[in-house]
Order: sequence, then structure tokens, then C-alpha cells
Amino acid sequence: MIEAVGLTKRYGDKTAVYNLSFQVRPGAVTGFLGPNGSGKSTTMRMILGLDNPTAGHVSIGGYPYRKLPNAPRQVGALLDAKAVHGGRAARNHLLSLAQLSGIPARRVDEVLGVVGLQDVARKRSKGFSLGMGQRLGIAAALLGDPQVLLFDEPVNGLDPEGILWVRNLMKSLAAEGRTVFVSSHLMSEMALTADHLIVIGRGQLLADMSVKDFIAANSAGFARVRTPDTEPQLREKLAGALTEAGGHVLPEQDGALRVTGLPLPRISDVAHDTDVRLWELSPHQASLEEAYMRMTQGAVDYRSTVDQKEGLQQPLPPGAQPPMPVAGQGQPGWYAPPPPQQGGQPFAPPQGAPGRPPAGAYGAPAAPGSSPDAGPANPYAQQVPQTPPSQAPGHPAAPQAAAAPAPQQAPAQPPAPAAAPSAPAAPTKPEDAR
Ligand SMILES: Nc1ncnc2c1ncn2[C@@H]1O[C@H](COP(=O)(O)OP(=O)(O)OP(=O)(O)O)[C@@H](O)[C@H]1O
Repeated sequence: MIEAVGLTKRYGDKTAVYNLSFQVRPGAVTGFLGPNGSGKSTTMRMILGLDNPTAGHVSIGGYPYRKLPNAPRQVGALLDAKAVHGGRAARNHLLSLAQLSGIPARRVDEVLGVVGLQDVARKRSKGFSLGMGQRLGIAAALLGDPQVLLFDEPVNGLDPEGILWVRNLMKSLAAEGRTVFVSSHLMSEMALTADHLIVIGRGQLLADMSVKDFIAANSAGFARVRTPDTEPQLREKLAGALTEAGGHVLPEQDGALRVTGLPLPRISDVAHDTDVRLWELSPHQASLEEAYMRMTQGAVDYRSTVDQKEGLQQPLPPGAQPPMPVAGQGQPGWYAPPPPQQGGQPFAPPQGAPGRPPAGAYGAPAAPGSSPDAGPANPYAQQVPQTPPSQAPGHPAAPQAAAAPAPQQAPAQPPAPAAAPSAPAAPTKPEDAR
């Protein structure tokens, strides 16, 4: 298990990671998500003892990495696939790593088979494609047959077949009881690969929960309702009736209605009572990508001037930063609602319209010094004027004060296996590699 407690890293004025606490448990693939520059690689480097925390600590199996006995046999990592000596053949690269760690040469050939590089094993890695380099980096991580594996963007540059292979590899490593911690920006892939998510934004913990809970907590299900295109008045009639029945109705671009706050049978009954025929009535659940976007919007540092999400977010004054999202509550200012069980207002209208809570009302970082014992002052705390979450109308107090240790929102994960696999066998069969 990997455990971080109050992990903080500063580079001069720049706070890359702030007061991060989480656990990565064995037997599951844990996805590590966050926008560009949010501190994922810095966190991974601290886990691997390549960077010293400014405050807090992180351990693997109870030891800091540098104190782990025979660390390369216990922990494998892919941080930067390009960090290889390009003049060396792939096999020689792995052989030199194996020799440094007392790993037998036959294991090199095993892992070359696992990653599907056996045919190019004697070729110099400087001629490798991006995807081949990734495979070589994964082979190096697997070399010591470790119980704990960290992968920073392992599918970067892989073709669809390679992405599928990595997905199956991660899952099989976790199924063997290993701890698998993997960062990625590919949400659709994470939705298929990860069991659990740790999400950070600007170095701070935003969420620590299962993929299912993350989507449920950061999105709301909705119904799509379509009336006959030929009779627009029916659509207006139904929209009015659904609103009257307590639903929240928004037009979709294709002319359908997006309805929240009413179960499907009720929508059907309302349509029947109003004498409106339906062409469509279907349930929808947001994707991990939508949930992630909603959760992390305020923590995005680098944004195109031509933002595709225009229209989904409240306009901000020129130069203003969006407020930081809050664990379990998502991003203030997005029109997508917090889940109803959190008192969210489904599809609240833009700010200024009646019923819209003020920006920041869903929560924002706590004021600096709110917990004098909890480590260094939060460098992000003053970015946004805010209403304390506990005073926000309709919203429960945020479970996480930014200056306090992060909450464990995680439901139970599969227990650690009773014993580590004894034989240093390849984690997957070579034929699985291709
Ligand atoms: N050695 C360093 N010196 C100064 N600043 C650094 C250093 N390493 C990282 N940073 C800064 O710390 C912040 C976090 O960087 P990090 O690489 O950890 O983010 P990331 O989440 O991995 O980003 P990406 O998704 O783009 O890979 C960034 O603002 C980065 O510029």
C-alpha cells in the first residue's frame, strides 16, 4: 500500500503539491487524475524518493522508498519513457537495470515477451516509436516482479491495440493483488481501467473514491424527452407541464428536452395527462469525462482561448480565476447540477438569475490558518472570495477544509492478498502482450 500524509512540495514560490493525504490499496487499479500541472508527476516522484517533500511524508508498505529493503524488487515505475540511453539495445537497457538490482537475465526476456518487444529486443531504443518506448518503460517497471507499480501516463503514444493491452495488463496486475497507481488524461480509458480514483487539482486532493461514486457525486442522471418534431407547440406544452410537476427542463440542441428531478414513469404520466405524444423518453448518466470536467474546472491552469466548454460555465469577470472545486461537491458555477442528495439545484440558471447560489457558495478553499496544526498555510486559499460551505444555502459543509488532512471518502476496497505471489513469474503470459 502507498500512503501519503500531508504531502507538500514547493519549488521556490511554486507550490506543486499541497497537504495531500491518500492511500493507494492493493488489489485495485487506482487512477490518478488531475489537469496539466496539478502535481501528479511531482507526487509520483516523491513516492519514489526522487524528490523530497517540503512537508508531510509518503511511504510504501510502511517505509519511505529510500528505506525499502531491495526497493527495485518491491516497486516498479514508469515515469518517463524517454529516460533511456538511446544508444543501447532494448534488451541491454533492461539487462543493465536487472544487473543493478540482482535480477536474473531470464527475467529480462520474460518481460520483453510480456510487452511484445521480443522481436526488436536487440534494436537500439533511439529508433523506437513513442509506443515502443512506452512498452520498454513498462517492461522496466515489471522487471523486479514488484508488488507496487506506478505508471505515469502509460498509454501515451500507444495505438488502440496498445491501449487495450495496457488496460488488460493493469487489471491483471491488480487482480494478482498488486498495488497499481496510474495517471492518465484519457478519461474514457480510466473509466474502463480504474476501480478507484484519486483526483487532484492545483496540488490538492479533490476526490478519493470509486469511479462509480465519482461519477454519481459529480453528475446527475437526466432524462431526454422528445416530442414530435412536426408539432413544436407540443414541446412547449410538455415543458410547462413538467416544470409544474416539479421537474427542471432544459432544451437540448437537437430539439429534445433534458429533464431532471422527475423519474421516467412520472414524465411519461405527465405527458399522457397533457395529451402529448413522445418520440423519445430515455435515461442518461454522465460519463467519467463529464464528471471530471465538472469537478476540475476551477483547477485548470492552462486553457485555450477558444474553449469548447463555452456555454456550460458561468461567465467570469475578465482575469478572474474560476473557484477551486471542492471534494464531493464539484465545480461551482457549472450549469450541471450537484447530485440532488447533496441539495443541488438541477440545472440552475446562470448567475444573477433567481435561485442561483452565488459563485463559490458550493465551497472554496478554507481561509489560510483555519487549522494552525495542519501544516503550511494553503497557498490557494485566497484566490476566491467565498461563502464558507457550512453557510452555503442548501449545501452541506464540505468534508474537507483545505488546510486539514484530506478525508478518506473511499469505500472499502478489495483486501490485500494474504501473501505475495512467490514465484517471480511474468505477471501476464507473453502471448497476452500482442
Ligand atoms: N523541478 C521543478 N521546478 C519547478 N517547478 C516544478 C518542478 N517540477 C514541477 N514543477 C511545477 O509543479 C507543478 C506540478 O507539475 P507536475 O509535473 O507535477 O504536474 P502534472 O500534474 O504531472 O502535469 P501534467 O499532467 O502536465 O504532466 C507545475 O506547475 C510545474 O511547473
